[in-house]
Amino acid sequence: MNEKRKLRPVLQLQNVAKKYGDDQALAAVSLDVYPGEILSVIGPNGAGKTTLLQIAAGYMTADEGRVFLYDKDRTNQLNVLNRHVAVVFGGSRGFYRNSSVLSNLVFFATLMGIPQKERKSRIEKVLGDTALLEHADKKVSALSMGLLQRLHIARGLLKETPVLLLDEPTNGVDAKTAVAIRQLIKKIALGGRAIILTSHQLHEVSDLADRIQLLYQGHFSFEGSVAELAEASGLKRIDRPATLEESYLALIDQLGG
Ligand SMILES: Nc1ncnc2c1ncn2[C@@H]1O[C@H](COP(=O)(O)OP(=O)(O)OP(=O)(O)O)[C@@H](O)[C@H]1O
Repeated sequence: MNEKRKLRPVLQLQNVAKKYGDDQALAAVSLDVYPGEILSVIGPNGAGKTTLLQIAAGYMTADEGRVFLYDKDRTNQLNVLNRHVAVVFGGSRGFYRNSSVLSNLVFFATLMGIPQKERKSRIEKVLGDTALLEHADKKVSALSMGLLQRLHIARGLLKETPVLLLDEPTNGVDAKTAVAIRQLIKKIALGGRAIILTSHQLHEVSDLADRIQLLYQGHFSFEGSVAELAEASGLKRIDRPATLEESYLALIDQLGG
């Protein structure tokens, strides 16, 4: 057993289902994540990953199922989920583009209700953790994609939540920046936060994830380590171990997609 899983789970989803009209985005999915653990949810476009993150973060309610924080049922307490679970969606929107990095963080810290006496130190800490200190005075509109992704993560860290959800954290960034962001994610997990990561970059998942759950058409079709996924895929290579991408593609193929 993974050592981290001997602790108490921070966040648990039990049999969560969600429909958009007639479209069953999630059907009875369950997961749990532990302090310091990086759980990666992978799956094809439209599998339901973002929907799952939104429910876990209290951005929307599930139609069915329960959401627990430290064993307490918080299914209908979206504000409690929101206080304990930060979500980082990334992308080019979501900040005041004509304001500086620092002003944006001050604004969001205020919005999050971080007490004024703590704001400065928290902002300095997240700027340091995300290597943004030297860019604090830059306008958001002047940031490269890599710096913008780091700003998204910095905002996600501000609330100091025990759970951090990362949706495609290296989407659109260059290789060097992606490596730096992955190092940062490892550091965050080492600090004790539970992380749920979604990514289509399977080499990244391979590098980061303690455990993988494969979401396919709203169902979890696999849970385990990279090696276990290779085993489940039945893919055999004689020259070297199969990469996660190879095993994933073989498994998806068997699932029909
Ligand atoms: N707001 C919405 N209204 C209607 N349907 C939606 C909405 N959001 C998602 N869906 C549908 O729900 C399903 C799951 O979508 P979701 O975005 O959760 O998948 P995903 O795994 O995150 O996909 P991707 O990898 O492309 O980001 C898809 O069929 C999608 O079209």
